[in-house]
Amino acid sequence: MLMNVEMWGAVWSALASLVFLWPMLQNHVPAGLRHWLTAMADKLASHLSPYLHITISEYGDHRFRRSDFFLAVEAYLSHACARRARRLKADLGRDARSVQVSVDDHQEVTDSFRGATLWWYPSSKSNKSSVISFYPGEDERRFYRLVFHRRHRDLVLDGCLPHVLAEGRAVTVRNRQRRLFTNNASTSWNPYRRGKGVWSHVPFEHPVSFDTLAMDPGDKDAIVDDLVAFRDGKDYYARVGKPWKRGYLLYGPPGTGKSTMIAAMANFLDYDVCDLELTAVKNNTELRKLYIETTGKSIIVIEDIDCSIDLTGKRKKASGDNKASDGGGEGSDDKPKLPTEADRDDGGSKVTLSGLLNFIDGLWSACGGDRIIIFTTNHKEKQDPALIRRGRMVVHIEMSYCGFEAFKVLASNYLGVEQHELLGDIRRLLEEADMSPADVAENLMPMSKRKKRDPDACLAGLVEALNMAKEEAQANKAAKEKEEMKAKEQATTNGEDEGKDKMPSEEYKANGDI
Ligand SMILES: Nc1ncnc2c1ncn2[C@@H]1O[C@H](COP(=O)(O)OP(=O)(O)OP(=O)(O)O)[C@@H](O)[C@H]1O
Ligand SMILES: [Mg+2]
Repeated sequence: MLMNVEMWGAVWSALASLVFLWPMLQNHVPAGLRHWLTAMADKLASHLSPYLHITISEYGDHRFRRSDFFLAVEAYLSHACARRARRLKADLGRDARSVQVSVDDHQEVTDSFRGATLWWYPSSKSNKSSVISFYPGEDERRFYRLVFHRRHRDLVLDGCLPHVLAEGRAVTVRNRQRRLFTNNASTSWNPYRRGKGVWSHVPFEHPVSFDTLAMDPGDKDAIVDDLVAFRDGKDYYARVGKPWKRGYLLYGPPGTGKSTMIAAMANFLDYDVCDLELTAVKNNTELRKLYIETTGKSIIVIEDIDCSIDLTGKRKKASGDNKASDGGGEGSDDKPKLPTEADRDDGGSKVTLSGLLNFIDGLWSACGGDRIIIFTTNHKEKQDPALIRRGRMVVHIEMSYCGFEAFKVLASNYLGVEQHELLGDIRRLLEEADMSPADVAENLMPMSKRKKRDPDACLAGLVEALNMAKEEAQANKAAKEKEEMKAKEQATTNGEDEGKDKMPSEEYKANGDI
């Protein structure tokens, strides 16, 4: 017995010396041996220690998107345990009105679950790999470590962890501040960087609602009904075997409220908005990563899809080549074309049409929760039919020039006017002249202090502007008709001249008949 005590005493003293000297020794120990010693020490500690560890990493094993469980733990700790920690982080919470605290890194937090005591350690590990990283700044991996006594193993695995997940998700929903995301340029991508992914965000604070959106009430109701059916349709989508997502195409002239409609949809559904800048996406793989990184309850927006297509170098080249071969020029009516799969190989740095189609409804598009995808364009007719076909962009919404019903919403929003003697004139003029809701709104919101919110002056100003727009439209129409007439006459004269000049034999030659 005495022998035993003496032996254990010697072991403990050796271990204590090793622990004390280890920081000094490890610089002189070769890396291989060091790793082996560390592994052995861990093994020994796990045999001797009655405590178990569970690690919850930010990027899990797959490292493609942030782990939902990690995010749930983060939210759970900020809610349940933050006040007990000694070092906290603070940020603005929902709608930037309240302050939210969370546990700072390397802070031990004590927690309890059904009588069992647990310890949480938020931590990060720097990646000291000697290999040069593909991602600049790929230096930190965040994780939470949960420590508990081994007798609570079943309680923690079967009770505590599911509880943390459910609580964390509930806290996330409660504290959720809606965000407007935009994708980072691909060069600065680093999914491992702390708190930063492929998207950056700011709080989403657009004040518009469907009440203040000017459009025909019937169309508005139809859109709202559609959105409600989508939002509440989780079971339906599961039953019919379709991913829970929906595509909208908003098209119409500038200033007719396409972007405003997106904001109204986001506010109505309480969803985040991910404004995807297609020109900053390097290739199809990055596009897929962007999709994977979006969370459920998001509206993914690609604005002015025709313009983003023109902006990329290769697309310009591709369409330029087409134009050259077609004999088209700058103003030619050629549809802007996304590069085909074949084009992708020369440099491999652009999004292709098939990549975009996969983004919308490929296999990956079924990952995550409910998502709405919206494209906007000023020229629906120029879009690739595959991109906007009905099954893909299910709802096509035309945002058109301001009609009288839409005007009434604007008059009520901007001036508080429901009745006015000029409304009759305005109704007639809106039928005769094309004016976007943006222009109408501008006339109803004079910036000069003198005229401020004087409904009579504003409405008179609008009548004047509409009259001018009408005259301008008439003048343009007359000029266009004149031009067309002239072109027709010219064509007839040329035809007659050609007929006169050509000898019958020449005509046969030209037709290749001889
Ligand atoms: N239907 C509308 N209801 C209320 N306000 C509108 C509407 N349409 C336009 N506006 C006003 O005009 C401004 C410009 O509208 P918006 O940016 O939504 O137009 P757009 O169709 O997206 O234009 P673009 O094609 O140039 O992107 C908005 O800030 C909003 O104040
Ligand atoms: Mg817009």
